[in-house]
Amino acid sequence: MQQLLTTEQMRAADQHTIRREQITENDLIDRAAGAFVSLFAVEYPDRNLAIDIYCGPGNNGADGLVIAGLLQQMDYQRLIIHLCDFDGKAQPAFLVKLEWVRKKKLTIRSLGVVSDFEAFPNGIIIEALFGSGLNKPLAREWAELIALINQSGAHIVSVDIPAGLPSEGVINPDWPVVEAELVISFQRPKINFFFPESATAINGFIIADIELDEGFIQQQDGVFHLVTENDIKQIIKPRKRFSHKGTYGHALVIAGHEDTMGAALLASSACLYAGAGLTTAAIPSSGLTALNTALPEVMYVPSLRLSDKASLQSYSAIGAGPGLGKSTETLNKVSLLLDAGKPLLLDADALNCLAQEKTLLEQIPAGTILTPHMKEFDNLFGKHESWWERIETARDWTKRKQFVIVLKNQYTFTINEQGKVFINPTGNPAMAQGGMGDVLSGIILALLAQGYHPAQAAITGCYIHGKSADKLARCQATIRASELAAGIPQILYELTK
Ligand SMILES: NC(=O)C1=CN([C@@H]2O[C@H](COP(=O)(O)OP(=O)(O)OC[C@H]3O[C@@H](n4cnc5c(N)ncnc54)[C@H](OP(=O)(O)O)[C@@H]3O)[C@@H](O)[C@H]2O)[C@@H](O)CC1
Ligand SMILES: Nc1ncnc2c1ncn2[C@@H]1O[C@H](COP(=O)(O)OP(=O)(O)O)[C@@H](O)[C@H]1O
Repeated sequence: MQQLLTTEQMRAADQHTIRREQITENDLIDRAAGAFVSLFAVEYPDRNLAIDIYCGPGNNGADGLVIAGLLQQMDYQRLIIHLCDFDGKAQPAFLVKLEWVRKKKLTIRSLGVVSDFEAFPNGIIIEALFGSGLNKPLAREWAELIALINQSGAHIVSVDIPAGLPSEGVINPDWPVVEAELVISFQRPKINFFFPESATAINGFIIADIELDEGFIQQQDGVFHLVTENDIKQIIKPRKRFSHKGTYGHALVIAGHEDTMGAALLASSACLYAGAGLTTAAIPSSGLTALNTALPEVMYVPSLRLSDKASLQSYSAIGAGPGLGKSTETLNKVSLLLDAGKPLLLDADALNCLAQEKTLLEQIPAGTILTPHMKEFDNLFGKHESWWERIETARDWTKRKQFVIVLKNQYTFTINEQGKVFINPTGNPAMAQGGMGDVLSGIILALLAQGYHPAQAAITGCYIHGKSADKLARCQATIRASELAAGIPQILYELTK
């Protein structure tokens, strides 16, 4: 996992690197600027591009100054530096770099009043106003400047983080923020890059390696972790040479209703594709023909037969919810499952029913996986104004009750029993279509049935789900949930070979 750092931890990593390598803060700024321009030159190779570099008073501005000098060395011809220090707070590193850049034949302007703002139309603005040192919302002149930058029509490239966006913590949508086409961020993405409220500020980001001590970074006691393919390869076990269907568990899918039978079929098919040894579906009998036609490998059990704990004993793991409908029957079934003593996944209407009977939340057994999207989450745990607060609530619950929450989103967050947050990097907008969540449930259930630890099943399931979609999105604009499910075996093959 890639440990994501808070601003304070990143500063500690800076200081550690400075001590260990016996360099100065100014050297680190040079290194950061060098890493920035290397990536910038790949993204924007045209040396005749008009580039306005807006520099604030702190180290972010200092980066901007060195970036300007380095771009000049790389033969970028049309560079103008704009110094912005409305509050008279220029920091020591900024002053050192200003002295350095003044020796070069570069156009440097001081932006005394916001109305002096200028930018080349269709050019590039490199925005180095504020980075991770932002400690309050930007007011007055800064807010006006940001509005002008955003309206300029230029391509905006932010250094480290768009000015106005906090690196971590609640993102207030009313705060002024630079709307960057691209952010070139140092060493690690900032935690808030993965929160939906950052969408206005960030169209895309890439990471510039500034060679901070990785060992030190990975040792930090952090809450947020970015999942990598390597992590998943370590978790997934290849199928054994001497194995049979009994080796890979028996999954029970409790899903579907007259008008939402497809949800049950999607979850069951994903469960098959993700490798459960046996899959049984408890669906309304009206779906039997469809089940037998579409998924002949899946067995059927009448829901009525699942009436007590003993009737659930032969299953290795149980997943309930997709398309079940909100009814007393569903609620009763969920109550029964909470007492089944089996690895359990609750999704969709199973969660909606729990939301109607909140006392049951306290009875959710340790190790259970809940897979809500934002609305289902808020129905269960209360309304939230921001994603940051939502994650805080999820962490409180998972630590207290020892269950696992998969909070679905563009970057899905899996919150484990210790309150750690694992951010899934796979997935894309082509997935924004009904039925995707049902497929995710089926994949995670299959992994649970195969004996994976709940949090690992959840993290791995999300990764496979998004990865299958990413593969399809290489040559198609939209993806059906059933196509995504059919792509799972190939993804599993690639992850285990
Ligand atoms: N390891 C790395 O990642 C490395 C990172 N590096 C770079 O350092 C950057 C962080 O630099 P930084 O700490 O100097 O903070 P920065 O963002 O320039 O702002 C500080 C200034 O802003 C002011 N200020 C704050 N909020 C304000 C507000 N709302 N309205 C008005 N003013 C406000 C604050 O003054 P204050 O208000 O606190 O008195 C202070 O003067 C980081 O993003 C990256 O670019 C590399 O150089 C090296 C390796
Ligand atoms: N733009 C996107 N980027 C990444 N993942 C997405 C995107 N849109 C949807 N998804 C994924 O699709 C799934 C949707 O789940 P859900 O809303 O429960 O769907 P449904 O109820 O239709 O089955 C989630 O796993 C989510 O992460």
